[in-house]
Amino acid sequence: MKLVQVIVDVTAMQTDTPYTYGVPIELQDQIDVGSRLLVPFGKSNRPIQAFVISEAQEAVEQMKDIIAILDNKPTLTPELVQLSKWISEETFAFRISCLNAMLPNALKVTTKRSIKIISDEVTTEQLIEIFGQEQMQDLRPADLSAKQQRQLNDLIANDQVELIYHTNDEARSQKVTKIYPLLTTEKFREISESLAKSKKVQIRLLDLLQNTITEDGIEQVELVNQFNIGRSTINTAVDKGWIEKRSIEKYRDPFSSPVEPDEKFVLNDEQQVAYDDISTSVDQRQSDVFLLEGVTGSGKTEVYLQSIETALQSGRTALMLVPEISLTPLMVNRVRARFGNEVAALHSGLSDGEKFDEWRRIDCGEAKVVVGARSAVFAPLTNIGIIIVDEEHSSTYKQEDNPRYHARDVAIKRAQTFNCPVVLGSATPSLESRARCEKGLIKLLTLTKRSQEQSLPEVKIVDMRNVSARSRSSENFSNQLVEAIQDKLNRKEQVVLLLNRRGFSSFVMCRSCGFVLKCPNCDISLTLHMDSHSMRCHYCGHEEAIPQTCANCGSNKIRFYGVGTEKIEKELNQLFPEAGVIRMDVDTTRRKGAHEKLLARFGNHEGDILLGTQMIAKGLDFPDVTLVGVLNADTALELPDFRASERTFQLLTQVSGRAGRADKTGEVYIQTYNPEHYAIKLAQKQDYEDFYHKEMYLRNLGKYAPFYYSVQITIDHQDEKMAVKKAYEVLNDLQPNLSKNAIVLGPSPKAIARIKQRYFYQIVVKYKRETNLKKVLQNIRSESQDDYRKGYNINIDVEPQNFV
Ligand SMILES: Nc1ncnc2c1ncn2[C@@H]1O[C@H](COP(=O)(O)OP(=O)(O)OP(=O)(O)O)[C@@H](O)[C@H]1O
Ligand SMILES: [Zn+2]
Ligand SMILES: [Zn+2]
Repeated sequence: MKLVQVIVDVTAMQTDTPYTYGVPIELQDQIDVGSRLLVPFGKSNRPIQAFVISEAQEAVEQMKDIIAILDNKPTLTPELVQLSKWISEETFAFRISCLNAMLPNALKVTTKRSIKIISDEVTTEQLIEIFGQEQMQDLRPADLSAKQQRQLNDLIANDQVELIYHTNDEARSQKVTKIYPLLTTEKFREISESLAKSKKVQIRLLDLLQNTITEDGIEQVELVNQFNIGRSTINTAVDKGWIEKRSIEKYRDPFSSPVEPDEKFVLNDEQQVAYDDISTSVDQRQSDVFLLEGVTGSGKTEVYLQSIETALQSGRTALMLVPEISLTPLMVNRVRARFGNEVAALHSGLSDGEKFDEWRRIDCGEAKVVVGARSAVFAPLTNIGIIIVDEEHSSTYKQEDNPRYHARDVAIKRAQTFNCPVVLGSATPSLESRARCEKGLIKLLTLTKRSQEQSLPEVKIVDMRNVSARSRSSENFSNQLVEAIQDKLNRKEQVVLLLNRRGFSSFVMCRSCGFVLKCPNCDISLTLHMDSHSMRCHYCGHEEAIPQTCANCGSNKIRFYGVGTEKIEKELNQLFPEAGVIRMDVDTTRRKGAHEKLLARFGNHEGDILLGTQMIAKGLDFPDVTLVGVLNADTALELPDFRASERTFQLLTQVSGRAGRADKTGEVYIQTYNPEHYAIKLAQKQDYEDFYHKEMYLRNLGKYAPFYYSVQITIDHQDEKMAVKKAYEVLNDLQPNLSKNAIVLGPSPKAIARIKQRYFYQIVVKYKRETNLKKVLQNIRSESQDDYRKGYNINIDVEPQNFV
């Protein structure tokens, strides 16, 4: 490419457009769509990062040349580059934000790199001569001439040097030296026989080369440490041409434990029907979207795995998305048990270095199955044969920051490009997806029975209104639930308890004057955390000491309100002193790998009761769990959000589904103050279809999704008056361009009106079809650049997940 069009790494409106640059002749064959560059930018020509999006046809006036290519091959595939355009248009995000969202952190331009020699053919002195001493340690592509860059790229292409990206955990990223035999076994025997008896070590090495070391080679350290062959002997052998040394990349292994391979199940009738439809679509390369609606424990995962296998058999790759955190390690292990080393995992539990390694394994084609959370939807796979979105209703698939994409939509878009099917799976599908089945846009596949016809657990509702405080066994446990737990403990079965809160206690209030301790920066009360013995703000991270006296009236009658997992754990210890309790919440799972460890302990019966927040609701498949208790079913219902019922139904159904998954029948107790609420009553029946119809009726009445689309515009400023003023200006821009069928709500303060000392106002537009809307929103976004300088932020969120 002689001329390139690039998107520069500046998140601003004026720069959200392609720029044309020239390419020095030495680099013209090294550059392609998706290459990351440094280009001179602005009056000062400071070097900034840029992505090549296409070849440019015509030179522009005062065109500059690029400074450097940052990676020796294009960082993004042409498909991803194209996808970034689509996302930026759909979500009103800057193109550069979309491109950056696709890259692992380790590739951020601030990452330090250095040149490392990996072959005997070059020496440090030679390199210093070419690049200079400093560049060897801290490579700054901007300071290299085009010729130097060309030389560097050639060295990389010839496996003589490599670039090391220094991440925080770089110590664990390594190349290892491996030894490969160069001669036949015969030949080794001949040589061995011809050697003097005194050359003991050489003879032993030759022996190993005949009997132990295969064509796959052996790591040098192993040869040295395990087989006691000295380095000098190894070097002699290299000199004699018996063996060669090669430097092989050893990836950081994000999998802490090995996984036993498993066998696939013979599918039951319903699974078979679903699999047949999906695999036909894989084979015929159709970009169908399926909704696999299967009750909890119906064996959706087995259908996914066999469908993935079909895609792999036809030489293609597979992408599987799972909701963030708790589910990922479990699901990754199930997929690894089936597909072994072909699996790569991408999720927030990995360090930057681990993510980068996994990313490279995918990029070079070594990993063919990718399992990961939301951002894994951008995995640099080519030739995708199937995409699976497990627990498709999960709100974690929507990114809450720019670019505000929904991974489900991105998955469908990528599948169209690759002509492959998407399988959305859930026991409790989102109303949006389920409704699309009715319109024929999605094909509905149902699994109505558990995999081996086990019965669904019996769900009992405990009306907490009638349980007087005195007749309760403890503050948060009804007698019924306590008896049920005791019964399971006696039988050595296991219990899962759900509490939908975090922290020890929600807030602190003064009993004399009613004062509640709030965050100084945000409109929200501080939460007590026993692990750090402090009060913390969940929005801005503000932290202060636990008050002894009231800041308002000086009284010492401070009370802690609300419940948290730590408090429940204490109650459990009092009620069942003999039981082992494993607590899983944000505090106990902060450390890397903590999730996996806690779940493994529960799986090994090192605990009888697993107590956790919503993170334990999905995906757990433990055969000895026969009781599930929901301590407070109502927390989510109280939220002023039209999805409150849906979320509550999903949570209760999902968590109920953890009980009785194997041969023993399960029981569920749901403690609630709203026993008549339809979401709770229908969760008791575990009847998604019934819930769907009821909820659709209400959504239609309330003009909510999926009957109406919605977009939320948020305006924030440090000065509340300014925020309001701007919100009305935006409203005035919007309104004349909307039809009379559109519904505009606001401007109104957001539910949490102040965060980090900024005031938030919102406008919500609900609509069915608005031909001008996209254009108006684009205008609002374009103009927001000037507003930004005046201290405003304006954000557009298409189909917001949390609009309160
Ligand atoms: N065809 C089959 N024959 C026997 N056992 C099966 C079969 N399919 C799945 N199973 C087993 O049934 C159990 C439940 O399956 P799985 O976890 O895949 O269900 P699921 O639908 O994904 O559940 P959930 O939505 O509750 O997470 C698993 O232990 C799985 O190994
Ligand atoms: Zn007080
Ligand atoms: Zn705060």
